[in-house]
Amino acid sequence: MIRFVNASKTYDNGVKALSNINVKVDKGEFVFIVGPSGAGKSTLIKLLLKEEDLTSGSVFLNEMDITKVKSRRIPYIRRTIGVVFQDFRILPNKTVYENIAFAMEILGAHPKEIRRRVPMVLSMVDLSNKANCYPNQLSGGEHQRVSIARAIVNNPPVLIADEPTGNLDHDTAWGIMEIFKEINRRGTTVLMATHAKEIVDLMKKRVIALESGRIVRDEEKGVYNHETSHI
Ligand SMILES: Nc1ncnc2c1ncn2[C@@H]1O[C@H](COP(=O)(O)OP(=O)(O)OP(=O)(O)O)[C@@H](O)[C@H]1O
Repeated sequence: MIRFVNASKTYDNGVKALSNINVKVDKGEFVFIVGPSGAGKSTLIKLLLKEEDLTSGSVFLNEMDITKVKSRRIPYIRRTIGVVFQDFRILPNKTVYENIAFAMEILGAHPKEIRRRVPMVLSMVDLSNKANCYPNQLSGGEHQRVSIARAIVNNPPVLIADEPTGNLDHDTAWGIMEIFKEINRRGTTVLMATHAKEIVDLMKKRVIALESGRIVRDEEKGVYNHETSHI
């Protein structure tokens, strides 16, 4: 499903963010990406989304080398991967319903399909009663549930999250994790970069640990850290 082959990324200012990454994630897996600040987690995600280009190596998505994808085919990648960010990135002037519908509209979905699908995902993230609210009327956890609903509304086979519980309190963060678990149980591959030690330790999922742009650990049913005690 996802494969990094000898993937390296050096930014224009000379920072070597990733060095020779080799990793494979199969369909249906749930993978945490951990590591200290600056280790390269967000860079890894940006390469997958084609927000940044590799310096050398390849990244495959469904056997397609995305480093070779022409810009007009980037929407294919955006259709394959749903993304959830720590800062939500929800449109403030649209309601909850409209935010999610918009994610379908930009991919050209039929209005009838939008009317069918949006209430379905709203119910999945338990936000049916907030459909007509504007973002400034929502709590942090509700914001994050809107961004999850938006990420999954086009039914992508892969869901990527960069620090999705970073701004949330303990109980709200666990509520969000339950939603990710359920989405994964339904067959979606989940890749999540996080600093949430307690969540990683209790979830017992695959853990890929990065340090200084290299993979230093890749374990099934892993924990947050062996490498260092200060993070
Ligand atoms: N656009 C950029 N230009 C130059 N250097 C960058 C850029 N983005 C990230 N970096 C550098 O690349 C390295 C990896 O950054 P990255 O954001 O991938 O780390 P991270 O593991 O996601 O960190 P955090 O946990 O703090 O989010 C860091 O040294 C960072 O300063």
